[in-house]
Amino acid sequence: MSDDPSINSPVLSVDKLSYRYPNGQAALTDISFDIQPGERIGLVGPNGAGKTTLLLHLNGLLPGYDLPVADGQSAEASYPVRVSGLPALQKNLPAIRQHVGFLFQDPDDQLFCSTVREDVAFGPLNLGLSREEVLQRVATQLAAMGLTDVENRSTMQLSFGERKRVCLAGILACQPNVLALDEPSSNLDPRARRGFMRLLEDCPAAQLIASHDLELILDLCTRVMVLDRGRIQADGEPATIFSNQRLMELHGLELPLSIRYGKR
Ligand SMILES: Nc1ncnc2c1ncn2[C@@H]1O[C@H](COP(=O)(O)OP(=O)(O)OP(=O)(O)O)[C@@H](O)[C@H]1O
Repeated sequence: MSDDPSINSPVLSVDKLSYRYPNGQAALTDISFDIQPGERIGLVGPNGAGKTTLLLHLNGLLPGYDLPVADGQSAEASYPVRVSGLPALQKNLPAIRQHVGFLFQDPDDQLFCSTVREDVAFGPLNLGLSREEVLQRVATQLAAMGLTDVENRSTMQLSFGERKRVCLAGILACQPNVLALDEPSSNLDPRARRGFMRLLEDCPAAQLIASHDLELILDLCTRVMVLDRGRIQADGEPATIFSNQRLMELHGLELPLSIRYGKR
């Protein structure tokens, strides 16, 4: 650990976050955790556990908390989600979204421009960067994702895995320091999945990865949180948590095959 407090301060912190959807459905209860710079954390849990809901809060996609503001405290001081110290209040969202890149589970929720190139350029253009800087970032990401050959194609003419890479290219072109990834490996074939894992491994941003792919979490993450019924039920080292059969069964999770067959 460094003695410089700014180096050790979290890039993202969540403090006692609770959330209920407008129809009254409780989705998150009293969630607290920090993410340190460059840390890669898995988020696992059964269907309906609250994973997507939690990720959506990280860049302010779900405004409105049901936390009471204590007497004498401002909403700002009591805000439960902070990115680099900045509360994720409406007025701060443009700045927050520069810091946090969000990868949706379904690329079609994310892509909307006519060509691959335009989609990758959309985020950097909105950051107000110079044209040269935007062109350079777009070219770098297209090359890194192996998308240069399809840059002028419509995203609708691409495969699912290619569309997912376009989404990641657009996010990384904004150079966020946190990535919120919702099921990054779902619907990818084994080769595309491996390629996607390598891209995440090479990315220096802190990452919160919600996934049912426990092998991916084992390979990529140094920490995992188990979410169930909207609460964090366990938080620790992935191999230790995933070897705990009782805990896993209790929260509707199966032991990863590599652990079951002693390959780790
Ligand atoms: N738009 C919505 N309106 C009302 N309730 C919702 C909405 N979206 C999700 N929920 C509810 O909130 C809870 C958490 O859902 P969420 O999608 O965050 O779970 P999840 O862990 O991501 O699930 P999955 O693994 O199936 O993707 C569930 O009870 C779900 O039914």
